[in-house]
Parts: sequence; C-alpha cells; structure tokens
Amino acid sequence: MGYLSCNAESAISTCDSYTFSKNKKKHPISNPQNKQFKIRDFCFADLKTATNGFSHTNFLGKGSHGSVYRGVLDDGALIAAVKRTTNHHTIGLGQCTTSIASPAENEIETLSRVRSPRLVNLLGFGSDPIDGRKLIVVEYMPNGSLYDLLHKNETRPPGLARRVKIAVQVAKAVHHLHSSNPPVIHRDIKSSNVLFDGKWNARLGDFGLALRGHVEDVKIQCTPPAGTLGYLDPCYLAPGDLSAKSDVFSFGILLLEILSGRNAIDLKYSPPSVVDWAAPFIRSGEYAEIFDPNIEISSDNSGVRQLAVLAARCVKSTAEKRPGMAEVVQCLITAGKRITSLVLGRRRVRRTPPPSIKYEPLNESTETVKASRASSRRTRKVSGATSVPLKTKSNGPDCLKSRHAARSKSIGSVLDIKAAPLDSGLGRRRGGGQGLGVKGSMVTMNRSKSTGELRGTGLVHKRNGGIVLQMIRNPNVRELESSKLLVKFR
Ligand SMILES: Nc1ncnc2c1ncn2[C@@H]1O[C@H](COP(=O)(O)OP(=O)(O)OP(=O)(O)O)[C@@H](O)[C@H]1O
Repeated sequence: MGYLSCNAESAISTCDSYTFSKNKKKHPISNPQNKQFKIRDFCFADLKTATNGFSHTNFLGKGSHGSVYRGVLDDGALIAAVKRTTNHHTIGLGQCTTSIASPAENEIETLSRVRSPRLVNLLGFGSDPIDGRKLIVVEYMPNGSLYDLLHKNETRPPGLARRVKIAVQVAKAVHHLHSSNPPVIHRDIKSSNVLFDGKWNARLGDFGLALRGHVEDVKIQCTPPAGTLGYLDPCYLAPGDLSAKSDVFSFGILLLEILSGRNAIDLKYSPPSVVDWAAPFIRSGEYAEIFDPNIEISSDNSGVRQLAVLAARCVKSTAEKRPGMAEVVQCLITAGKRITSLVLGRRRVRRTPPPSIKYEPLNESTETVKASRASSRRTRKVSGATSVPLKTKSNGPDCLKSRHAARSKSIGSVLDIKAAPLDSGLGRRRGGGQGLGVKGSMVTMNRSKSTGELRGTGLVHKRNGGIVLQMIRNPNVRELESSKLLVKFR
C-alpha cells in the first residue's frame, strides 16, 4: 500500500536537536534508554557477505522504501534483517528549513533513541559506498507479519485469546513510544508492520515515517501528513493536526482488523472500510458481528463487548475523544483476562461432564436439560432482540423434548436451568412473556459457580421448531451485559 506523503526532494531540514546528522553516525550511538546497547556502524562488505550479496535466497520482503534480507553476522552469532533502501526520497521531514531526511535516516535516528522488547529494535546501520544508500540492520523476526497471520493463514486462524494478546503487545509498543521523552509518533501502525519474533511475540517495526519530538516542535509542525491508506487518521490533514491520537486511530483500525480478520480496506465487504462496516454493529450492540466468523467467540462475554467498544472509541472521528494508549493497554488486558477465563472455563467443561439439571416441561415429565447457546451468526444477530433462540441439536418439532435449552461450546460454562410449568409453584410470571402467544415453561437460571453471574427468570417457548428462552426482567439485574446469554430484558 502506498504512502500518502509529500516526498519533496527539495525539502530542507530543521536544525532541531533530534534530526539525524551525518556527523553523528560516524560513531556508534549509545541509546539513552539503554546505556548498555551500542548501535553499530556496519561495514558494507560485511552486510553484503551476511546477506549472500543481497541474494534471492536471503530475500525476506519488499516495502515502499526498499528490500529486506536475512543476514548472518558475527560468524553466525547474530541473525539480523538488513533493509536496503531503494531510493533517496524523503519523507518530507523538516520542509520548513534545511535538511532532507530519507525514511531510512529517519528510522535510524528514531530507533537509535527508543528501545523496547515490544519493538523491532535497531542493531545498526551501514551505507552503500557507491551510491550512499542507507542500510538498516534490525532484529530479525523469523515468524512473519501480523498481516500474514491474519490474511494469508491457510491453516488455523488465531483464536480470540491469541488475538487479544497480540493487540496488547502492539498497544504496549505504541504506549512505550508515546511515553518516551520526547514522544515518538509512529504514523504507520498497520498489520504488515507488526512482526513476530522467535517466541511469537508481536513487535512493532518500520519507523520510516515515525516522528520524534513534541507536537509543537518545528520538525513536526513542518512535516506533511503521511501514513497508509485505510489506517490514516481522517483528522490528520495538515502537519499541525498530528498528535499521538493519530496513532490511536491507526491502532483502532488494526484492532478491528485483528478482531474481524478483514483488511482495513476490503473490497469483498460492503462498505469496504472496516470502520464503516463495524461501526453500525457496535452502535447497535451487535458486538459479535464484528468478530472473525472463523473463530469461536462467546458473544455474551463482557470481554467481547469491551474489545468492540474499545476499537470504536479508538477510531472516533474526534481525536480528543479517543483514549490514550495507557488506557488502551489496560482495557485490552482486562478484556483479555475475561476472555481467557472463559476459555479456561470451556476447557474445564470439556474435561468434566456438565452436571445434570432438572427440567420440568409442561407435561410435567422431568427431563434433563443441558444449557447451551447457538454460535451461529444468525443467533448472534438476535443478540439485540428480546429473546434468544437456544439452538438445540435437534431442530425438529420435538426439540422441546430434546435434552436441552442449549449453550454453545464457546460459552464454556453450563447454566443451570430449572424449568417449571407456568402454573406450577416454581415461578411466578412477571411482566414479560405475555406477547409471544406460546404457552411456555417458567425457568429460573443460575450461572455455574465457575463463572457465576447470571441469575434470572425466563420462559421457555417452542418457536419455529426451536427453543426460545425469553428472559423476564429481573429488577436486580440492570445491565444487559449481566446476562451471559445475551438476552435483552424487556
Ligand atoms: N525485522 C524483520 N525481520 C524479518 N522480516 C522482516 C523484517 N522487517 C521486514 N521484514 C519483511 O520484509 C517485508 C518488507 O518490510 P518493510 O518494512 O520494508 O515494508 P512493509 O512494512 O511491508 O511495507 P511498507 O514499506 O509499505 O510499509 C515485510 O513484509 C516483512 O515480511
């Protein structure tokens, strides 16, 4: 994808203290945040040998500013990625004043000042003695990019817990940049710039467009907007519009991409923009709709709602209304915990058979009922409705007789459902349920101890060959979210 940037060759540089200076690179740069680490000035011949003469076999990929090669250095002790830039074009840094910074120079300058286990860190640099083109040597990421994982993964798509873990790691990377002094605004957060290290931890890379400095600094005030289409903050139209919140917007797009598995701009969808596509679902509370249909999710999990709402907040059209990255990190961690606890719950349920639950249908014969929720897209769509179909394995007319008012595997825990005829002494009909015109059974629900939250009363109905559980308003349960069945109370 191309950059929206003003790469004016005539750009002139500022004399601000952060601009990369040719004089500085003669000697290794010590990193102020990690005094131990020295940025190395590699000899071109060594980099050429390390990459087998920039051969095809060492080729890792090509970006807008150059090709990347795997390099073996220090007699095999160091494996690095060597980015060989293809041209001298500038990223418009410092167009108000006097020097030209290429993306490579900018990347070296920025990365030599920040260092984190969440970033693809700079190891050193070099330059081609013939044409002076820069070579950037960074940590080698052997497991590809997040873009590949999400969009080119032919095997199993990553599950929700893993996606959230990745989102947390990227959010921490961005937070680290924003909280550096002076702050760094990445300006190009996207899935192809998130790479996986040897332990499959996500790292943020490609600092070609990054800006280091305070927003009021001359350099930032003079640098034209740049970024990748689809991720670019719509508020960022002029240099003076730039703030850390532009990164928050791009991160929000990335989060939507991670959750949905669709591209930031995807012509297979209508509308093609992931924001335009996801926003109506989130606005109407149909959070589950924005999640990748290839992964198991529990639409009634509060973590799911939290993720969707967080993504929506990050991509708000007003920059000031977007959260800061510290809040984003916290929110993702909380959501991740909720999701992980559910996954653990599900595993537990798989190992131990669910307890039998007494079910007393209208004919007063006692049946055992297991609670589950349908995981179909159709069912998720009903999340905003008054009642939720509880899909049973049998969809036939006899499904009421089938063992349960079921819950999908994705929910992970079992609901105790005790049902009794309306006219039995077990429950008293209150308010809801009158309009369905189907004689139902009164049920009381208690969530299993492992995850315990749901309590309420409802009606079981036979409808369209399936079972419908209609919850009746429980004055003690105020929030829809309290229900683990995504039932909207009347
Ligand atoms: N540190 C690295 N380790 C391993 N592979 C890398 C590394 N850095 C980049 N690559 C590979 O090289 C490719 C090109 O990377 P580069 O950062 O130049 O461009 P990009 O991010 O894909 O695109 P653009 O330049 O348009 O942002 C990437 O797709 C990635 O697969």
